[in-house]
Amino acid sequence: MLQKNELEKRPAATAGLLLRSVSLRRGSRQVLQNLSLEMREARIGLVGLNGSGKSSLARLLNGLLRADEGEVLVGGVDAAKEPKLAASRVGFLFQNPDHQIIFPTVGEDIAFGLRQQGAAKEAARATALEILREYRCEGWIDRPVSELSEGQKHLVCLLSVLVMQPDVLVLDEPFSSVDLAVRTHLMAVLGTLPLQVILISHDLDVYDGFDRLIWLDGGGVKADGPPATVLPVYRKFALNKAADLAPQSL
Ligand SMILES: Nc1ncnc2c1ncn2[C@@H]1O[C@H](COP(=O)(O)OP(=O)(O)OP(=O)(O)O)[C@@H](O)[C@H]1O
Repeated sequence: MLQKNELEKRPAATAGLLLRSVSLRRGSRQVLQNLSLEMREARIGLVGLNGSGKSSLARLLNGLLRADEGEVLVGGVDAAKEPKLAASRVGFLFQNPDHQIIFPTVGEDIAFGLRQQGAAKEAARATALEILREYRCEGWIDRPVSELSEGQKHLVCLLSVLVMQPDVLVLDEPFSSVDLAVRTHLMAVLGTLPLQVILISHDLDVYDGFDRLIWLDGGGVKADGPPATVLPVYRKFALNKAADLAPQSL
């Protein structure tokens, strides 16, 4: 749950993400169809049943996927025309930290992106140490990642992304394998970030305090508005679907 002092750190306005008439096919499936969205709010959630297109949309935003038709603009930068610049503005947090962490120690992993951008080894390490200190984890700099708990690994992934100073952070089911205490802590950390956050989660409690919730269904927008408006309708829809599934089709 976001606290008042955390909410105050949010950006009042963001450069924003814009989708104009976007269509996307994956394999034989039309995943997104003529989708237009303007996303400028500081905290936006994406919800929808399995296969509704949430991850595909997230991957369009960070350049892992390209639209077949239409335009994706990240802070005004066209993802098709300037893919590297657009992608550099979007940090992406995966569900499984083991898919994101590459290096054996925390410091090396956090410094990796900076090194890729051309920072010297010592400068990158100093910046990694700085962000670890900011989150009161400076003692982790030389710790082997393999010795960290799942929650600690998630925090390292988050710091590895934040150290690159993106304008937008996209999180696709980031905390599904962590316990309630760790999830609450990580959500509090997210609440303090002075950047735009786009969060995909099947745990609907995490959207408390969010500015906007977009419900995707069949690759289009089924509802879009404040969580207090969208969530009750989405919950009812999902529960009706559950009734349709039980018991023979499970
Ligand atoms: N690599 C792929 N190749 C072909 N089709 C894919 C691929 N990945 C996803 N799809 C299809 O795209 C559609 C949307 O999938 P997507 O992963 O975006 O949905 P989602 O809403 O994130 O689902 P979930 O909640 O299960 O993660 C689904 O029909 C899925 O089968």
